[in-house]
Amino acid sequence: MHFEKYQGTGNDFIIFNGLENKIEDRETLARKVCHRRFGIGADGMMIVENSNIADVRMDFFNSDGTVAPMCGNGIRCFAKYVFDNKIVELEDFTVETLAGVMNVNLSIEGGLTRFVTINMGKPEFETSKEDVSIEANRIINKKLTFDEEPYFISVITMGTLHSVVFVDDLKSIDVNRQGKTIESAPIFPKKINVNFAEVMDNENIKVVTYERGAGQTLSCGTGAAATAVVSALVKGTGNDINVHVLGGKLQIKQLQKEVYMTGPAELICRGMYNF
Ligand SMILES: N[C@H](CCC[C@H](N)C(=O)O)C(=O)O
Repeated sequence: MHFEKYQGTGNDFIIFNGLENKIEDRETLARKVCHRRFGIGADGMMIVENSNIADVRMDFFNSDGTVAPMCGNGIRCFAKYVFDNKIVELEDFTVETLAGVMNVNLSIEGGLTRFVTINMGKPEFETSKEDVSIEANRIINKKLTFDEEPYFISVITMGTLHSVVFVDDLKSIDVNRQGKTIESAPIFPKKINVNFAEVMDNENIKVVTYERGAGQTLSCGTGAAATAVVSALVKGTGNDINVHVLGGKLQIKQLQKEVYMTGPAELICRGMYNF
């Protein structure tokens, strides 16, 4: 089956066209294709499908096979894929996700997509008790202890469920150990994405993310957006800032309560997946 591999600020994805192939057992397929040794290797997998409520539908899976409602870096790569492959021949179009219909705007150079802006909608601090135990609902910069270590943590849904922890020095954080501890804490029954952040100045923050279902990645688009929202609230940073992630830089703009993310999307390769 034909695939294309993309990356957006170092978060990488395998994309298949569900309009050409009937793709079954998707969670198993995601685990196989995303495996860095036995597969192609990626942080996640997307499948293109038709939509009744948008121009196209994006089905997203983490590298561990779990379904996630939205992926910020992924939808930028997905938008590039569907435009450059002439599935959608519009520079402004809509993508159906489990987190709702997202508006995308392409920046085209030489006939190909280079940058994509996504309207990620409104952030949500109210969470359901299926996702977050009652004691962690609507928390903003609250001191909680995980594995006997204190963290000032915020919980926010920005397409998908995120926690945000500000620290004075990101280099002091063992992202894999401490990220995993929070990601799998009992108060998050469905797990949670964990963003460790450091404020550089009013227009720049640094974020390193331990992703639910993928582990530490070079970037998390929804995590960058979620952190920018919390940063404005808790640290007083601006409404149009640069989020510096390990794999590059994302621009996050808050306008009339909606959050816009602009960032790159790049085709790495295309080929035939043998399964
Ligand atoms: N791991 C996330 C989904 C992918 C999000 C991330 N790759 C992004 O760019 O937003 C979750 O399980 O909610």
